[in-house]
Amino acid sequence: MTETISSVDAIVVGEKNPTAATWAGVSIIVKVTTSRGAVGWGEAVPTLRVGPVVEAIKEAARVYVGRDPHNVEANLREWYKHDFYMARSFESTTAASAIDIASWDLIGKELGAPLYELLGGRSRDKVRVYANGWYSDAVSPADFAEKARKVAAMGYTGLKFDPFGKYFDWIDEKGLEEARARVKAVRDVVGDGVDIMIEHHGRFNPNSAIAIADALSEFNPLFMEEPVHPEDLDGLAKYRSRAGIKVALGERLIGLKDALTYLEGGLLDFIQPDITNIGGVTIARKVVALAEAYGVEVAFHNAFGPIQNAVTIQMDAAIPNFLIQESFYDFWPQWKRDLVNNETPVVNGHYEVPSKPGIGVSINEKLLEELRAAGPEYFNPEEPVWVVRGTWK
Ligand SMILES: O=C(O)[C@H](O)[C@@H](O)[C@H](O)[C@H](O)CO
Ligand SMILES: [Mg+2]
Repeated sequence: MTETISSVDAIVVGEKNPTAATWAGVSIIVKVTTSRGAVGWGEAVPTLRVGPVVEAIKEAARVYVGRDPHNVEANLREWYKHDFYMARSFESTTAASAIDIASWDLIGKELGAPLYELLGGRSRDKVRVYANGWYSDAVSPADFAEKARKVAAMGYTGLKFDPFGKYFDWIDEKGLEEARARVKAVRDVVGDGVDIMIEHHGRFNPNSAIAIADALSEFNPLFMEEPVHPEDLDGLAKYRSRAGIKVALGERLIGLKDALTYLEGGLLDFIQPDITNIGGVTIARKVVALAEAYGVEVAFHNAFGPIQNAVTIQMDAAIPNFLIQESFYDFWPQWKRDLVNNETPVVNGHYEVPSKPGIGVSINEKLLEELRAAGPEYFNPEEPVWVVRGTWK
């Protein structure tokens, strides 16, 4: 009797009174159960529209339930066929991504193999990480420096941060000077042996992004992330021709063709796909191969919860064109680490690669139930959801 998917449950978990921005205070965990009672775990994007994403997962479940979870390619194609808008819909793609991740978890567990063994084996035993989320409430250069000093002392050899306060679309001389002072303060305190990465959150017009590159290039960032609005391909091409500094982007890609557009256009130096919205493991591995063909390294986006984090580490372990891995792990709310029994700690700036079957971690289901959240996600009209808390000043 063929094993089939018998249920798909989207479980919204988070803090009852969130202290962090939505994307930090909420996770959408997906539990896939099969006709044999086996369970796989996935995760969807919680940034905003948590309700519509949960509804999209229910819609996708109407295709996936009853199908064999091993057939990840065919199952994704079947959803693509039925959904009509998948290639243009973030909700539809993150829903499929979450179920796909859970399907790979199931396959790995059934074979007794960690996912990296299904993806080419170990290319590395440890995964170098960079810290994000470490600079909550930092405003002055001294704030950034003090927090950066502590992160470097924890053993991190890379720090990413957004030094632009509440500037959006354009930045003036005052804003450039504020950003420059914050970046200088971080560079001065961590020294040249630690990589710094500048997050723009895709919010500037090309002229402002180019002015930022001119102001910050002396601090030798490893990359400038999402310097211009994500839909502004012409603006990005202009930035590439004028800024002379490495670009990383990819967290908002929702499919293989999306990635190809940027790769064949030479629009980036490093690609940052997110397994929870690129199309799960099934599509992420194709994006990695495409990037390899273009000589582009991979630095997976990883800003949400512990299931995303675990499956991302499994891919990091195997891929040949690995650059560095984003991690919020030490700066998460504690419950996110507790959900996976703190099985993927950052040790001296690296993740050890778990060798448990599937995504490599076990889930604290009792805590999952205790954390179930209901209703619309936390929304702060004063500070956009994608900002590290308390820095939109
Ligand atoms: O590079 C990153 O980790 C992201 O840009 C985060 O900083 C965003 O806030 C989050 O992904 C919003 O969904
Ligand atoms: Mg980013």
